Amino acid sequence: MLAAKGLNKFLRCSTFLPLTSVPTMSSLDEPLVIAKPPSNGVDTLNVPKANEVGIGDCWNEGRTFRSFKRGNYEYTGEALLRRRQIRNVSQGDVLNRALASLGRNQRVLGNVHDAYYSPVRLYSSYCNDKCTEDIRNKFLRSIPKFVKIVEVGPRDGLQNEKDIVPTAIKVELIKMLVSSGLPVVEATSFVSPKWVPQLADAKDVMEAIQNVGGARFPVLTPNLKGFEAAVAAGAKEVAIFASASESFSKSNINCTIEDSLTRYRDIALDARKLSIPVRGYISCVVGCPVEGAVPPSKVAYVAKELYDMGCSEISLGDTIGVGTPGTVVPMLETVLDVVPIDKLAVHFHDTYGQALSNILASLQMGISTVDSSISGLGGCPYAKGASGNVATEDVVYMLNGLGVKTNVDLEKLMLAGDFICKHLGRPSGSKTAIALNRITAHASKL
Ligand SMILES: CC(C)(COP(=O)([O-])OP(=O)([O-])OC[C@H]1O[C@@H](n2cnc3c(N)ncnc32)[C@H](O)[C@@H]1OP(=O)([O-])[O-])[C@@H](O)C(=O)NCCC(=O)NCCSC(=O)C[C@@](C)(O)CC(=O)[O-]
Repeated sequence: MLAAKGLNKFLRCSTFLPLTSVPTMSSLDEPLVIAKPPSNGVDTLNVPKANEVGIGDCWNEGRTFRSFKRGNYEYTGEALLRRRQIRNVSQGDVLNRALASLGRNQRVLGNVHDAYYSPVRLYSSYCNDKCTEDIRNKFLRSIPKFVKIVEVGPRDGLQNEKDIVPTAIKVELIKMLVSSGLPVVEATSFVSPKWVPQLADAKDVMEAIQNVGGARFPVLTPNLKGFEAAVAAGAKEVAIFASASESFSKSNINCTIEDSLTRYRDIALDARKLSIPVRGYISCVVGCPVEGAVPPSKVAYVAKELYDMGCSEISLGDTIGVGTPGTVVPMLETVLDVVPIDKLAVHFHDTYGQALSNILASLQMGISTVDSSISGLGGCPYAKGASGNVATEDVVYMLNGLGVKTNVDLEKLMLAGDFICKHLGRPSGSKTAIALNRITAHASKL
């Protein structure tokens, strides 16, 4: 019943474009043309590509086309017109700007096919502010205008790495992440080095970033011992981490949920005395590797406890990445009954490829803080089968496309991703980074 309420409110069809059912093109140089025009249509009509539907009215020159139906979907004259205008823009200013940024001779590559090579700017530059506002009002009105990204790569991203990453590499990664504009970079954990050997150098990392400005550097603290060590090392913000699943609490921090809350109350009390903000995590908010589905009421219970003890923000973690909007929305609805929306963050792992859809659903519910990890690194060592976090590059790309501000520079972010992936000797887990790097490499050969 509760689930149905949440789903009806946030996921009813009219709120979403039927993107999956709209015919798509494989690339920009394969226009989708209807061979047999519909009887009420104009001669030859380009069907709007999925990612162009609803792009806006900014190129409407006042000409009209009649609409036609294909399957269950109706294409309006407006949409058709947009399609044509978009292609013109691809061939013009936007392309030239993008090519200029790559240092290419614009005249050599002056056709629509070449627009493909500069998507960092291209695909987020079709609309002006007015246009973006129009789309937002129509379909995305509840999405916040600014989203704070909490980068968890140096902590969550690296904690699961078997080979110890040298402190200097961690510090350089943090600096690169900060220089991309990320406002919060979770730096490390003051946990038992027997439990997480990779982060045994927490004190050294904190020492090395003492003078790095421009971002906040929270650290994980599982108990008072960790909290005191963190404060001594210069931490100005800490995070505590509980679970909505009893089994996961046991395997991750070796105590029951209730015992963990008792420990965390002590930390919260001491932190308040020192004016240190405390972030609260809840793991397994939709599923647990041992217990399976986790009821939203359990998540809401832990969330309220963390809120009542003074947590400034509560991050809801789908630790093993099993959630879909179908389970995430009802969970969020239940938590929202006890914690204000501006105190909530979401933390999705991408095990089943659902992280971005879950983030979009969360944004539509008004959540404006999203955790992510550079290059999709990460996973909890005590959650079997959990793959990486959602990649920060992918989140930024989506938010750019939505016209949501983050203040993060995607190109600088990708440099940080390249840096750490090179060090780890593996490809990026970010689809955006892989695609953009391939395109840039291709363009540089032309
Ligand atoms: C909580 C404990 C310490 C309990 O571990 P325990 O073994 O029950 O602790 P203990 O109190 O019995 O102490 C055992 C030893 O650990 C030491 N110890 C005790 N505390 C500390 C400390 N803070 N720093 C350094 N050392 C510590 C303590 O001094 C002692 O040393 P010994 O006397 O044997 O030499 C342990 O289970 C632990 O460290 N767990 C951390 C596990 C972890 O970091 N998991 C990953 C983070 S959570 C996560 O990734 C999920 C999240 C947040 O991203 C969201 C999501 O996706 O769901």
